[in-house]
Amino acid sequence: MNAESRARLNQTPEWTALAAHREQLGEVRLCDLFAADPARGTAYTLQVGDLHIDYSKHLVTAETLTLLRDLAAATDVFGLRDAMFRGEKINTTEDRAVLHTALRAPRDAVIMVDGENVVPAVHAVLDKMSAFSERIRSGEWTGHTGKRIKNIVNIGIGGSDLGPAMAYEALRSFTDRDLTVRFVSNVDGADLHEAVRDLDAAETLFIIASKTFTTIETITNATSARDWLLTELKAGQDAVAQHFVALSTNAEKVSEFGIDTANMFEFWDWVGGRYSYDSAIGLSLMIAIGPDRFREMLDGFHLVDKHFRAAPPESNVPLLMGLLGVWYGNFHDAQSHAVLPYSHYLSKFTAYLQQLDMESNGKYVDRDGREVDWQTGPVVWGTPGTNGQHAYYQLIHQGTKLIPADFIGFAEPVADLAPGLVAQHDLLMANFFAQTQALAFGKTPDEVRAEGVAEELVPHKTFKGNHPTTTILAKELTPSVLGQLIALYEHKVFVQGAVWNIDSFDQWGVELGKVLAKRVEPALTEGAEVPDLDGSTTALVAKYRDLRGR
Ligand SMILES: O=P(O)(O)OC[C@H]1O[C@](O)(CO)[C@@H](O)[C@@H]1O
Repeated sequence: MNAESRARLNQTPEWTALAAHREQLGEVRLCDLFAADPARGTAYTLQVGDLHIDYSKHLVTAETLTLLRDLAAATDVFGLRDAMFRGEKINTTEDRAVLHTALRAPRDAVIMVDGENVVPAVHAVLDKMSAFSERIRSGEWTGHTGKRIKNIVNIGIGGSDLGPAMAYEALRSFTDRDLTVRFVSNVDGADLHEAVRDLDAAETLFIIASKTFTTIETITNATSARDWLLTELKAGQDAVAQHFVALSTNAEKVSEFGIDTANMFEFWDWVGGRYSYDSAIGLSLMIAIGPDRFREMLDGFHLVDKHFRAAPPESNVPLLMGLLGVWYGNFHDAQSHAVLPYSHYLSKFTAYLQQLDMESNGKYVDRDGREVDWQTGPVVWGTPGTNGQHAYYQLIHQGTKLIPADFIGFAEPVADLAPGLVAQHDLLMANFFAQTQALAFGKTPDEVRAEGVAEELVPHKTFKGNHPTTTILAKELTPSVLGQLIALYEHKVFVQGAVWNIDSFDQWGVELGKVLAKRVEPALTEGAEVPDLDGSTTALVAKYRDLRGR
């Protein structure tokens, strides 16, 4: 459909119907919805793979859901989904296919891009990664001095860092505990300094992860890491080959840096950075958990891909999660979305989702090049649940903002906890369930009074409730379950981008800052004149130089 024939989203009958429905529902109360339908707690649930999804605590009725699905149909979400899976170039501003789903497709799948089946190449790289991982894990691959590799340092940023770093934490109990795995992303030299200061260079492998191999932070850190290694080993350039490998789409730049392209693990321009940790970008993770676990994770991704592709709208979980976000963002003025995992292992999960969601859907221009007049991607935030309870939950419970939230929890703790620590799991999960209950149903003034609270404190101790949450519950956090969770969020983001008619797969908004940093740097170091620098930045640069004694 071209720009002229495509109606503006907020002028479609489906949008108007939702706006009217929102008006008519008014201040719908969750307690009333549950009172009217005692089976709601089981009826408003879905299952995908190992994930149980409870969406009963949402400010929706059956009619709301129908109207939201009508909007999805009107915006052809499933048409765009099919085009994505077929390998069409739906990333129009970069003229690229969007095929992270091919990264987890089975060996015998056929997915064509520009007349070529990409699946054999995906599996060839996976096989190469597996062989390399096994050589590291077994000690067969040694460093320049002949010592076994015991430390892995991944250097990358954005999608070349957040995914593997998040997944390494998430699957820590499945990792080889004899390996030290660290992630360096910040161009602040302190990051690399802290990562290597207690490492033996002779036992350290650097994985330079960069899709473009031009990202200034990564190349700067990689260059410093190379200097550190050669100084520590008192070795020449030939030591690099045993201690540096690259993950990239850019063989030329990898070779320019001095890494043998035989030690490069390839991926392709149809894998977006924030959708890439199940590609070669996951090498550090694969070394840590082993190729078999990595493939289990890919199977988890694939399971949800199949669900997204085949499940009807009524039971399609990514569709539902995406549409609920549309409901709050566009019809309740919610500005943010909290993701609150009740698992210490998911400590980096929300940070990972921030890039996935906000870099994908933080756009004010639609696919037709016109400014949108509707809200697009929310601010995504959150940290592991119990810690958040003692920090910002106050605002979720009694603040003035509507903050829809996802609660993610597991029935069983993973792996090797001592019995006493296993017992703590019920307390963790009691908090998990209690919080969504408190958020939904609150506490009335009468309930507060019945506890004998002094009248002047009653308003302070009242909880209005009615805060919507989705509960995602699984038996345990395995590699497969992690893959399922990530694919779920990838497709949720896709659904929202499709409804809002934005290109979820480019990221032009990060470019300007990069260009300006390059222009400003000579002013800091050499005091160079920067033409057209604004008054504030000029004064700040002068202050900086003064503080540095320049
Ligand atoms: O892998 P690269 O090319 O170094 O890029 C790193 C990150 O930079 C970005 O392009 C944004 O700055 C992300 O999309 C990407 O994940």
